[in-house]
Amino acid sequence: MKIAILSRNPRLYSTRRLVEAGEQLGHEVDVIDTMHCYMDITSSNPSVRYDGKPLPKYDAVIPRIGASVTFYGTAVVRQFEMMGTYSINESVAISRSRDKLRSLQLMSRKGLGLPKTGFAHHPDKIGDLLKNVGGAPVVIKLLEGTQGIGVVLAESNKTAESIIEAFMGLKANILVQEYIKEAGGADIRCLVVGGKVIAAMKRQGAEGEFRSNLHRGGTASLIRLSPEERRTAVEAAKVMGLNMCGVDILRSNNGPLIMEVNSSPGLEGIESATGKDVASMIIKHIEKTAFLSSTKTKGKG
Ligand SMILES: Nc1ncnc2c1ncn2[C@@H]1O[C@H](COP(=O)(O)OP(=O)(O)OP(=O)(O)O)[C@@H](O)[C@H]1O
Ligand SMILES: [Mg+2]
Ligand SMILES: [Mg+2]
Repeated sequence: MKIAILSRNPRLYSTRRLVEAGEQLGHEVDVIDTMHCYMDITSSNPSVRYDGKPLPKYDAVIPRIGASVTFYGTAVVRQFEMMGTYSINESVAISRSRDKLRSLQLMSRKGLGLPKTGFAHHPDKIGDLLKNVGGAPVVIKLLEGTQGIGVVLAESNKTAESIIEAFMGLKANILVQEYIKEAGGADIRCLVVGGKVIAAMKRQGAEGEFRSNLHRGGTASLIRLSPEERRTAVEAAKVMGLNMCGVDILRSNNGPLIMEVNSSPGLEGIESATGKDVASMIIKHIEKTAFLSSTKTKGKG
């Protein structure tokens, strides 16, 4: 097969591993810089141009679209879909998962376990917003935050109010969430590919840190999932419409709660924690599905 990886940087671990795995399995793999693609979107014969030439017809694309380039990146993926190219994650599913509020609303609709969550832009009654999610301790999150930055634990309602006021002053959209203390500063990353959890790891925050992000000094280790956790992760991927994703789960007294679903999950942490060749499993999934289903939406989403 001819496979394109849409990535800004061929040196990134995940990109390198996918190239390696693809070539080992006998495929031709190109890394295409998403942001350098350009196209005539009105042409009746859709194509993508790159470096002065039209790109060849690929059998499959693997989008690795960073959060900061979602808007342009999904347009490029959509163009590939219009050409009939299979994308492991379709553009609509990527956009859907990038919008945290939309994701939470969709998962809530399907009755999936979520931490009690409120969202607000400029509430007049902060006290009521807090009461709605059960009061302090609460976790307050900037909607646009990543890698644990902009995620704050407020132990008291007074602290929570001050933080919310500060964020309001910055005109930011915020999430206010019940604090799941029993998770113990850890979360579980489940890698779902083709409707199955193919690898999972536990991420534990550094001593005295409630955020488990590896970027914040957290450490990853192997974990056994309960059948309920497995089901929850698979269901979350299905609701989002993602064939490949990372589902982050908190272990609570009320069962697994979904924190978020990531459409471009990193491979480094999970491959080293589990010792699994996740990259090859992704390529093998593409081998099985690329010709069968082609693209579902053909860029119509
Ligand atoms: N409601 C909560 N209860 C307990 N711990 C939480 C809660 N929300 C977040 N955490 C901890 O904080 C960490 C960071 O939160 P979250 O994943 O929501 O933000 P982020 O990592 O900055 O976002 P992104 O993953 O999109 O980069 C989580 O991995 C988890 O360990
Ligand atoms: Mg997050
Ligand atoms: Mg996170």
